[in-house]
Amino acid sequence: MDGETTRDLAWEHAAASIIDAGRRLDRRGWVPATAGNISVRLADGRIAITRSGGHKGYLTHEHVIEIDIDGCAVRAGDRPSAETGLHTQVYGRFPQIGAVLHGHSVAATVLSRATDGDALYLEGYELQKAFAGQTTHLARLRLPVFDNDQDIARLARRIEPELHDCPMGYVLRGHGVYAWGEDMPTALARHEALEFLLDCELQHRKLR
Ligand SMILES: CSCCC(=O)C(=O)COP(=O)(O)O
Ligand SMILES: [Zn+2]
Repeated sequence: MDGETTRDLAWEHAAASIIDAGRRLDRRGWVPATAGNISVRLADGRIAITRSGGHKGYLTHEHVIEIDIDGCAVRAGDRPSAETGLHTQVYGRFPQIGAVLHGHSVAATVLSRATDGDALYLEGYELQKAFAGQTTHLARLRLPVFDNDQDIARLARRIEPELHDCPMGYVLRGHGVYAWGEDMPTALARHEALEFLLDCELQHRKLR
């Protein structure tokens, strides 16, 4: 197999993983309307990301485009996700990261609006152990919350100094979550764990 074919197969595989992830997030109700965006960094450094707009539960290969590490579309005329800068920020900071997910769950949206503070705290849940280094439900985990901003470059600048302290990802207030992992299965698992914890916390607060 020549190098060109290998690269194309790698791209097809990355695009398929993004399409599958979109369907999965949609099944869970985390990408309503045109919300959410999904990206993958390939082994050769190329970055595949969803086009801006469109429903992420109904993606095809046409909806996955290539960007560079600065967030610019490689092909003129392609319009990548409006939040591309938050994906490339993670890739730029963490060389081992291979996939980034963003969704708009009800739990993340509501809980982040219910606090004025810069974090949500999760404590008492066995699933906290889904995150690296966590061994007990008794730990108090801090999930950073950033004020939402339509200016993504400005938002990224505000996140930058805190990014080292986001082991579970982070939440944008009234907007949604960002989660990432070494590969797509890891990113999906972290995102799912985070959403489970947020959903538990929302329901728990309603009962209190
Ligand atoms: C109607 S959702 C508003 C934009 C957004 O927050 C989002 O996640 C989707 O934006 P994209 O440009 O990636 O489609
Ligand atoms: Zn969004």
